[in-house]
Amino acid sequence: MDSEPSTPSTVSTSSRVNDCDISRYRTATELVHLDNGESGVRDNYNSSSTPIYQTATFKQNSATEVGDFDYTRSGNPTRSVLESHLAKIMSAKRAFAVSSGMSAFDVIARLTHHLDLTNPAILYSYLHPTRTRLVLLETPTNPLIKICDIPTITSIVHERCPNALIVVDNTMMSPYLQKPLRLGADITYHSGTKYLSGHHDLMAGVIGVKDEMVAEKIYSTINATGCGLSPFDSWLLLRGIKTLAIRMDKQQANAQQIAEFLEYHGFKVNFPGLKSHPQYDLHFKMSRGPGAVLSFLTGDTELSERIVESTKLWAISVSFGCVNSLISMPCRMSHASIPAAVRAERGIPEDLIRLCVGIEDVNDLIEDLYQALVNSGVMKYPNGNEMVQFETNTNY
Ligand SMILES: Cc1ncc(COP(=O)(O)O)c(C=O)c1O
Ligand SMILES: N[C@@H](CCSC[C@H](N)C(=O)O)C(=O)O
Repeated sequence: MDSEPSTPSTVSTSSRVNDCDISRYRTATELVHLDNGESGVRDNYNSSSTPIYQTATFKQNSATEVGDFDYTRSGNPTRSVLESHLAKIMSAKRAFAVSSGMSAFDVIARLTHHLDLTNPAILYSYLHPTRTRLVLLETPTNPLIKICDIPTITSIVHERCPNALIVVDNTMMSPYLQKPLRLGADITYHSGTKYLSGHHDLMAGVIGVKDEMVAEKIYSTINATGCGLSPFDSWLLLRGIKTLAIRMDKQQANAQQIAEFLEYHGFKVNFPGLKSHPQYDLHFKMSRGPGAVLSFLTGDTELSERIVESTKLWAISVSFGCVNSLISMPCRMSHASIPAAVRAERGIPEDLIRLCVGIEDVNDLIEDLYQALVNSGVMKYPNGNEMVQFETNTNY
Protein backbone atom coordinates (compact mmCIF):
# COMPACT_ATOMS: atom_id res chain seq x y z
CA MET A 1 0.00 0.00 0.00
CA ASP A 2 1.18 3.51 -0.82
CA SER A 3 2.51 5.58 1.99
CA GLU A 4 0.43 8.71 1.46
CA PRO A 5 1.50 12.19 2.49
CA SER A 6 -0.50 13.70 5.33
CA THR A 7 -3.00 16.51 4.76
CA PRO A 8 -1.84 18.71 1.89
CA SER A 9 -0.31 21.97 2.95
CA THR A 10 -1.50 25.28 1.59
CA VAL A 11 -1.24 25.72 -2.17
CA SER A 12 0.99 28.62 -3.14
CA THR A 13 -0.88 31.52 -4.70
CA SER A 14 2.13 33.00 -6.50
CA SER A 15 1.30 31.19 -9.74
CA ARG A 16 -1.74 28.97 -9.53
CA VAL A 17 -1.12 27.18 -12.80
CA ASN A 18 2.53 26.23 -12.48
CA ASP A 19 3.51 26.20 -8.84
CA CYS A 20 1.21 23.50 -7.52
CA ASP A 21 3.39 20.70 -6.07
CA ILE A 22 1.38 17.61 -6.97
CA SER A 23 3.72 15.27 -5.08
CA ARG A 24 2.26 16.51 -1.79
CA TYR A 25 -1.08 14.89 -2.61
CA ARG A 26 -2.37 11.35 -2.41
CA THR A 27 -1.84 8.98 -5.35
CA ALA A 28 -5.41 9.20 -6.64
CA THR A 29 -5.01 12.97 -6.83
CA GLU A 30 -1.53 12.70 -8.28
CA LEU A 31 -2.76 10.46 -11.11
CA VAL A 32 -5.15 13.04 -12.51
CA HIS A 33 -3.00 16.13 -12.11
CA LEU A 34 -0.20 16.53 -14.62
CA ASP A 35 2.60 18.81 -13.53
CA ASN A 36 3.91 20.00 -16.90
CA GLY A 37 6.33 22.33 -15.19
CA GLU A 38 8.16 19.48 -13.51
CA SER A 39 8.86 17.75 -16.83
CA GLY A 40 10.80 20.87 -17.85
CA VAL A 41 8.46 21.39 -20.80
CA ARG A 42 7.47 25.01 -21.21
CA ASP A 43 3.87 25.75 -22.10
CA ASN A 44 3.36 29.41 -22.75
CA TYR A 45 -0.42 29.04 -23.04
CA ASN A 46 -1.15 27.00 -19.89
CA SER A 47 -3.03 24.44 -21.93
CA SER A 48 -5.11 22.11 -19.79
CA SER A 49 -4.38 19.17 -22.06
CA THR A 50 -0.77 18.46 -23.12
CA PRO A 51 -0.23 19.59 -26.73
CA ILE A 52 0.87 17.05 -29.36
CA TYR A 53 4.27 18.15 -30.67
CA GLN A 54 4.03 16.50 -34.09
CA THR A 55 7.59 17.25 -35.17
CA ALA A 56 10.66 15.13 -35.82
CA THR A 57 13.25 17.88 -35.25
CA PHE A 58 13.82 21.05 -33.22
CA LYS A 59 15.90 23.99 -34.45
CA GLN A 60 18.95 25.17 -32.48
CA ASN A 61 20.32 28.68 -31.95
CA SER A 62 23.86 27.43 -32.48
CA ALA A 63 25.76 24.20 -33.03
CA THR A 64 26.76 23.99 -29.38
CA GLU A 65 23.56 25.09 -27.63
CA VAL A 66 21.33 22.07 -27.90
CA GLY A 67 17.94 23.10 -26.59
CA ASP A 68 15.73 20.87 -24.46
CA PHE A 69 14.99 18.80 -27.54
CA ASP A 70 16.79 18.13 -30.82
CA TYR A 71 15.16 15.05 -32.35
CA THR A 72 11.94 13.30 -31.42
CA ARG A 73 13.55 9.87 -31.18
CA SER A 74 15.76 11.31 -28.43
CA GLY A 75 13.00 13.29 -26.81
CA ASN A 76 9.72 15.04 -27.54
CA PRO A 77 7.89 17.49 -25.25
CA THR A 78 4.66 15.48 -25.30
CA ARG A 79 6.54 12.31 -24.39
CA SER A 80 8.57 14.14 -21.73
CA VAL A 81 5.41 15.25 -19.96
CA LEU A 82 4.17 11.66 -20.04
CA GLU A 83 7.51 10.23 -18.84
CA SER A 84 7.79 12.71 -16.02
CA HIS A 85 4.23 11.89 -14.95
CA LEU A 86 4.98 8.15 -15.16
CA ALA A 87 8.11 8.55 -13.04
CA LYS A 88 6.10 10.31 -10.41
CA ILE A 89 3.25 7.82 -10.27
CA MET A 90 5.64 4.86 -10.33
CA SER A 91 7.95 6.43 -7.71
CA ALA A 92 10.76 5.95 -10.23
CA LYS A 93 13.83 8.10 -10.70
CA ARG A 94 13.14 8.17 -14.44
CA ALA A 95 10.55 6.55 -16.67
CA PHE A 96 10.42 5.91 -20.40
CA ALA A 97 7.52 5.55 -22.81
CA VAL A 98 8.00 3.27 -25.84
CA SER A 99 5.60 1.98 -28.46
CA SER A 100 4.46 -1.11 -26.50
CA GLY A 101 5.24 -3.32 -23.51
CA MET A 102 7.04 -5.76 -25.79
CA SER A 103 9.06 -2.89 -27.26
CA ALA A 104 10.10 -2.03 -23.74
CA PHE A 105 11.47 -5.53 -23.36
CA ASP A 106 13.11 -5.33 -26.80
CA VAL A 107 14.89 -2.09 -25.83
CA ILE A 108 16.75 -3.94 -23.11
CA ALA A 109 17.85 -6.78 -25.36
CA ARG A 110 19.96 -4.91 -27.94
CA LEU A 111 23.72 -4.74 -28.49
CA THR A 112 25.68 -3.37 -31.47
CA HIS A 113 29.25 -3.49 -32.84
CA HIS A 114 31.21 -1.44 -35.43
CA LEU A 115 33.57 -2.14 -38.38
CA ASP A 116 34.70 0.14 -41.24
CA LEU A 117 33.15 -1.66 -44.21
CA THR A 118 34.42 0.80 -46.81
CA ASN A 119 37.33 -1.63 -47.05
CA PRO A 120 35.64 -5.01 -47.73
CA ALA A 121 39.01 -6.82 -47.44
CA ILE A 122 39.04 -6.46 -43.64
CA LEU A 123 35.62 -8.03 -43.41
CA TYR A 124 36.81 -11.57 -44.10
CA SER A 125 38.70 -12.01 -40.85
CA TYR A 126 35.68 -10.91 -38.81
CA LEU A 127 33.29 -13.37 -40.39
CA HIS A 128 32.57 -16.71 -38.80
CA PRO A 129 30.94 -19.36 -41.01
CA THR A 130 28.25 -20.21 -38.47
CA ARG A 131 28.33 -17.60 -35.72
CA THR A 132 28.02 -14.54 -38.00
CA ARG A 133 24.30 -14.08 -38.49
CA LEU A 134 24.04 -10.57 -39.85
CA VAL A 135 26.21 -7.89 -41.47
CA LEU A 136 24.83 -4.35 -41.38
CA LEU A 137 26.18 -1.57 -43.56
CA GLU A 138 25.27 1.90 -44.62
CA THR A 139 26.16 3.63 -47.90
CA PRO A 140 26.81 6.53 -48.26
CA THR A 141 27.84 6.72 -44.63
CA ASN A 142 26.64 9.43 -42.32
CA PRO A 143 28.36 11.93 -41.89
CA LEU A 144 31.55 11.21 -43.86
CA ILE A 145 29.73 10.20 -47.07
CA LYS A 146 31.99 7.19 -47.65
CA ILE A 147 30.75 4.50 -50.01
CA CYS A 148 30.50 0.77 -49.26
CA ASP A 149 30.54 -1.73 -52.12
CA ILE A 150 27.24 -3.60 -51.60
CA PRO A 151 27.75 -6.33 -54.29
CA THR A 152 31.34 -7.10 -53.18
CA ILE A 153 30.47 -7.20 -49.48
CA THR A 154 27.44 -9.34 -50.26
CA SER A 155 29.44 -11.90 -52.19
CA ILE A 156 32.19 -12.08 -49.52
CA VAL A 157 29.65 -12.58 -46.75
CA HIS A 158 27.45 -15.03 -48.63
CA GLU A 159 30.47 -17.12 -49.63
CA ARG A 160 31.97 -17.29 -46.12
CA CYS A 161 28.72 -17.40 -44.13
CA PRO A 162 25.92 -18.81 -46.29
CA ASN A 163 23.32 -18.24 -43.59
CA ALA A 164 24.20 -14.65 -42.75
CA LEU A 165 21.95 -11.79 -43.81
CA ILE A 166 23.27 -8.58 -45.41
CA VAL A 167 21.34 -5.57 -44.17
CA VAL A 168 21.74 -2.18 -45.85
CA ASP A 169 20.70 1.09 -44.27
CA ASN A 170 19.60 3.02 -47.37
CA THR A 171 18.38 6.13 -45.57
CA MET A 172 20.81 8.52 -47.31
CA MET A 173 19.68 7.44 -50.77
CA SER A 174 15.99 6.53 -50.42
CA PRO A 175 14.51 3.82 -52.65
CA TYR A 176 14.31 6.38 -55.45
CA LEU A 177 18.10 6.52 -55.84
CA GLN A 178 19.34 3.12 -54.71
CA LYS A 179 17.81 -0.33 -54.32
CA PRO A 180 20.11 -2.49 -52.16
CA LEU A 181 17.97 -5.63 -52.62
CA ARG A 182 18.81 -5.52 -56.33
CA LEU A 183 22.51 -5.25 -55.44
CA GLY A 184 22.53 -8.45 -53.39
CA ALA A 185 21.38 -7.35 -49.93
CA ASP A 186 18.85 -9.49 -48.05
CA ILE A 187 17.24 -6.70 -46.07
CA THR A 188 17.16 -2.95 -46.54
CA TYR A 189 15.76 -0.37 -44.19
CA HIS A 190 15.34 3.38 -44.01
CA SER A 191 14.70 5.93 -41.40
CA GLY A 192 11.35 7.09 -42.80
CA THR A 193 11.87 10.22 -40.73
CA LYS A 194 14.17 11.47 -43.52
CA TYR A 195 13.58 11.54 -47.31
CA LEU A 196 10.57 9.23 -47.39
CA SER A 197 8.46 11.57 -45.31
CA GLY A 198 10.40 14.67 -46.35
CA HIS A 199 8.90 17.22 -43.96
CA HIS A 200 10.28 16.36 -40.52
CA ASP A 201 6.86 15.95 -39.06
CA LEU A 202 7.02 12.27 -38.10
CA MET A 203 9.33 9.52 -36.92
CA ALA A 204 9.23 6.24 -38.80
CA GLY A 205 11.28 3.28 -39.94
CA VAL A 206 10.65 1.08 -42.99
CA ILE A 207 12.07 -2.37 -43.71
CA GLY A 208 12.22 -4.27 -47.04
CA VAL A 209 13.12 -7.95 -47.37
CA LYS A 210 13.22 -10.30 -50.33
CA ASP A 211 12.92 -13.69 -48.67
CA GLU A 212 9.49 -14.84 -47.52
CA MET A 213 10.82 -16.72 -44.48
CA VAL A 214 12.78 -13.69 -43.33
CA ALA A 215 9.70 -11.57 -43.95
CA GLU A 216 7.60 -13.86 -41.75
CA LYS A 217 10.13 -13.58 -38.91
CA ILE A 218 10.20 -9.80 -39.20
CA TYR A 219 6.40 -9.64 -39.24
CA SER A 220 6.30 -11.81 -36.10
CA THR A 221 8.80 -9.56 -34.36
CA ILE A 222 6.86 -6.42 -35.25
CA ASN A 223 3.65 -8.06 -34.13
CA ALA A 224 5.18 -9.32 -30.92
CA THR A 225 7.09 -6.17 -30.06
CA GLY A 226 4.20 -3.92 -30.98
CA CYS A 227 6.36 -1.39 -32.78
CA GLY A 228 4.22 -1.04 -35.94
CA LEU A 229 3.83 2.55 -37.10
CA SER A 230 0.73 4.38 -35.87
CA PRO A 231 -2.10 5.00 -38.39
CA PHE A 232 -1.60 8.75 -38.35
CA ASP A 233 2.13 8.47 -39.03
CA SER A 234 1.44 5.84 -41.73
CA TRP A 235 -0.91 8.32 -43.38
CA LEU A 236 1.66 11.10 -43.20
CA LEU A 237 4.34 8.81 -44.62
CA LEU A 238 2.10 7.74 -47.51
CA ARG A 239 1.54 11.40 -48.31
CA GLY A 240 5.25 12.17 -48.17
CA ILE A 241 6.28 9.29 -50.44
CA LYS A 242 4.15 10.69 -53.29
CA THR A 243 6.53 13.62 -53.71
CA LEU A 244 9.77 11.73 -53.04
CA ALA A 245 11.09 11.78 -56.62
CA ILE A 246 10.38 15.43 -57.28
CA ARG A 247 11.87 16.44 -53.93
CA MET A 248 14.93 14.28 -54.34
CA ASP A 249 15.60 15.52 -57.89
CA LYS A 250 15.55 19.12 -56.72
CA GLN A 251 17.46 18.47 -53.49
CA GLN A 252 20.31 16.63 -55.16
CA ALA A 253 20.57 19.17 -57.99
CA ASN A 254 20.87 21.89 -55.33
CA ALA A 255 23.39 19.81 -53.37
CA GLN A 256 25.51 19.31 -56.49
CA GLN A 257 25.81 23.08 -57.02
CA ILE A 258 26.57 23.73 -53.38
CA ALA A 259 29.25 21.02 -53.32
CA GLU A 260 30.83 22.54 -56.46
CA PHE A 261 30.69 26.02 -54.90
CA LEU A 262 32.50 24.84 -51.76
CA GLU A 263 35.06 22.81 -53.67
CA TYR A 264 35.72 25.75 -55.99
CA HIS A 265 36.56 27.82 -52.91
CA GLY A 266 39.10 25.28 -51.71
CA PHE A 267 37.18 23.27 -49.11
CA LYS A 268 37.61 19.51 -48.79
CA VAL A 269 34.07 18.39 -49.63
CA ASN A 270 32.60 14.91 -49.14
CA PHE A 271 29.92 14.40 -51.77
CA PRO A 272 29.59 11.48 -54.20
CA GLY A 273 28.44 13.80 -56.99
CA LEU A 274 31.93 15.33 -57.18
CA LYS A 275 34.42 13.63 -59.49
CA SER A 276 36.99 14.19 -56.73
CA HIS A 277 35.13 11.76 -54.44
CA PRO A 278 37.45 8.71 -54.25
CA GLN A 279 34.51 6.34 -54.73
CA TYR A 280 32.61 8.34 -57.36
CA ASP A 281 32.55 5.45 -59.88
CA LEU A 282 31.59 2.86 -57.27
CA HIS A 283 28.75 5.06 -56.03
CA PHE A 284 27.27 5.55 -59.49
CA LYS A 285 27.48 1.80 -60.22
CA MET A 286 24.97 1.35 -57.40
CA SER A 287 22.94 4.57 -57.36
CA ARG A 288 21.23 6.89 -59.79
CA GLY A 289 22.17 10.06 -57.94
CA PRO A 290 24.42 11.54 -55.27
CA GLY A 291 21.69 12.36 -52.74
CA ALA A 292 21.56 15.68 -50.95
CA VAL A 293 23.79 15.33 -47.91
CA LEU A 294 27.36 16.60 -48.03
CA SER A 295 29.98 17.42 -45.49
CA PHE A 296 33.05 19.62 -45.58
CA LEU A 297 36.04 20.53 -43.46
CA THR A 298 37.35 23.92 -42.43
CA GLY A 299 40.43 22.78 -40.48
CA ASP A 300 39.30 24.61 -37.32
CA THR A 301 36.45 23.62 -35.01
CA GLU A 302 35.76 27.16 -33.75
CA LEU A 303 35.70 28.45 -37.28
CA SER A 304 33.20 25.74 -38.20
CA GLU A 305 31.02 26.87 -35.30
CA ARG A 306 31.19 30.47 -36.53
CA ILE A 307 30.22 29.46 -40.05
CA VAL A 308 27.29 27.35 -38.87
CA GLU A 309 26.07 30.12 -36.59
CA SER A 310 26.49 32.83 -39.26
CA THR A 311 24.03 31.20 -41.62
CA LYS A 312 20.54 32.66 -41.63
CA LEU A 313 18.55 30.58 -44.07
CA TRP A 314 20.00 27.21 -43.11
CA ALA A 315 18.42 25.81 -39.93
CA ILE A 316 20.86 24.49 -37.33
CA SER A 317 19.30 21.10 -36.85
CA VAL A 318 20.03 17.38 -36.78
CA SER A 319 18.54 14.98 -39.32
CA PHE A 320 18.34 15.24 -43.09
CA GLY A 321 15.97 14.60 -45.99
CA CYS A 322 13.65 17.49 -45.20
CA VAL A 323 12.40 20.05 -47.76
CA ASN A 324 14.21 22.84 -45.95
CA SER A 325 17.99 23.03 -45.74
CA LEU A 326 19.86 22.15 -42.54
CA ILE A 327 23.38 22.80 -41.32
CA SER A 328 25.03 20.99 -38.45
CA MET A 329 28.26 19.99 -36.77
CA PRO A 330 27.98 16.20 -36.39
CA CYS A 331 30.47 15.99 -33.50
CA ARG A 332 28.46 18.53 -31.51
CA MET A 333 25.02 17.39 -32.62
CA SER A 334 23.94 14.18 -34.42
CA HIS A 335 27.02 12.19 -33.39
CA ALA A 336 27.64 13.84 -30.01
CA SER A 337 26.39 10.75 -28.18
CA ILE A 338 29.36 8.77 -29.57
CA PRO A 339 32.29 9.27 -27.15
CA ALA A 340 34.96 11.65 -28.55
CA ALA A 341 37.60 8.90 -28.53
CA VAL A 342 35.37 6.59 -30.58
CA ARG A 343 34.57 9.41 -33.01
CA ALA A 344 38.31 10.02 -33.43
CA GLU A 345 38.92 6.31 -33.98
CA ARG A 346 36.26 6.33 -36.70
CA GLY A 347 37.84 9.38 -38.30
CA ILE A 348 34.99 11.85 -37.76
CA PRO A 349 36.71 15.26 -37.57
CA GLU A 350 35.52 17.71 -34.93
CA ASP A 351 35.44 20.56 -37.47
CA LEU A 352 33.20 18.67 -39.90
CA ILE A 353 30.18 20.65 -41.10
CA ARG A 354 27.26 18.70 -42.60
CA LEU A 355 24.82 20.25 -45.05
CA CYS A 356 21.46 18.62 -45.75
CA VAL A 357 20.15 20.38 -48.77
CA GLY A 358 16.48 21.20 -49.31
CA ILE A 359 14.32 22.39 -52.19
CA GLU A 360 14.81 26.15 -51.82
CA ASP A 361 16.20 28.30 -54.65
CA VAL A 362 19.82 27.23 -54.75
CA ASN A 363 20.98 30.81 -55.31
CA ASP A 364 19.55 31.80 -51.92
CA LEU A 365 21.27 28.85 -50.28
CA ILE A 366 24.64 29.67 -51.83
CA GLU A 367 24.31 33.38 -51.06
CA ASP A 368 23.57 32.60 -47.42
CA LEU A 369 26.50 30.20 -47.20
CA TYR A 370 28.73 32.76 -48.89
CA GLN A 371 27.78 35.51 -46.42
CA ALA A 372 28.36 33.05 -43.53
CA LEU A 373 31.84 32.26 -44.87
CA VAL A 374 32.59 35.97 -45.31
CA ASN A 375 31.19 36.95 -41.90
CA SER A 376 33.13 34.23 -40.15
CA GLY A 377 36.34 35.48 -41.78
CA VAL A 378 37.13 32.58 -44.15
CA MET A 379 36.48 34.33 -47.43
CA LYS A 380 36.08 37.78 -48.91
CA TYR A 381 33.60 38.90 -51.51
CA PRO A 382 35.34 39.54 -54.82
CA ASN A 383 34.15 43.20 -54.74
CA GLY A 384 35.14 44.02 -51.18
CA ASN A 385 32.11 44.25 -48.89
CA GLU A 386 29.55 43.86 -51.59
CA MET A 387 27.15 40.96 -51.25
CA VAL A 388 27.36 38.60 -54.21
CA GLN A 389 24.14 37.67 -55.95
CA PHE A 390 24.07 34.41 -57.79
CA GLU A 391 22.22 33.17 -60.77
CA THR A 392 22.22 29.44 -61.41
CA ASN A 393 25.19 28.30 -63.52
CA THR A 394 27.20 31.50 -63.12
CA ASN A 395 30.78 31.38 -61.90
CA TYR A 396 31.18 31.27 -58.16
C1 LIG B 1 21.48 6.68 -41.72
C2 LIG B 1 20.49 6.60 -40.60
N1 LIG B 1 19.85 5.44 -40.37
C3 LIG B 1 18.96 5.32 -39.37
C4 LIG B 1 18.69 6.36 -38.53
C5 LIG B 1 17.69 6.15 -37.42
O1 LIG B 1 16.46 6.67 -37.83
P1 LIG B 1 15.39 7.32 -36.82
O2 LIG B 1 16.02 8.55 -36.31
O3 LIG B 1 14.21 7.58 -37.67
O4 LIG B 1 15.17 6.33 -35.75
C6 LIG B 1 19.33 7.59 -38.72
C7 LIG B 1 19.10 8.78 -37.87
O5 LIG B 1 18.89 8.74 -36.73
C8 LIG B 1 20.26 7.71 -39.78
O6 LIG B 1 20.92 8.85 -39.99
N1 LIG C 1 20.02 13.17 -30.30
C1 LIG C 1 19.88 12.27 -31.41
C2 LIG C 1 20.47 12.89 -32.59
C3 LIG C 1 19.72 12.44 -33.78
S1 LIG C 1 20.71 12.30 -35.16
C4 LIG C 1 19.52 12.22 -36.43
C5 LIG C 1 20.10 11.81 -37.71
N2 LIG C 1 20.47 10.42 -37.74
C6 LIG C 1 21.25 12.65 -38.14
O1 LIG C 1 22.26 12.10 -38.58
O2 LIG C 1 21.14 13.88 -38.08
C7 LIG C 1 20.60 10.94 -31.12
O3 LIG C 1 21.36 10.89 -30.14
O4 LIG C 1 20.37 9.97 -31.82
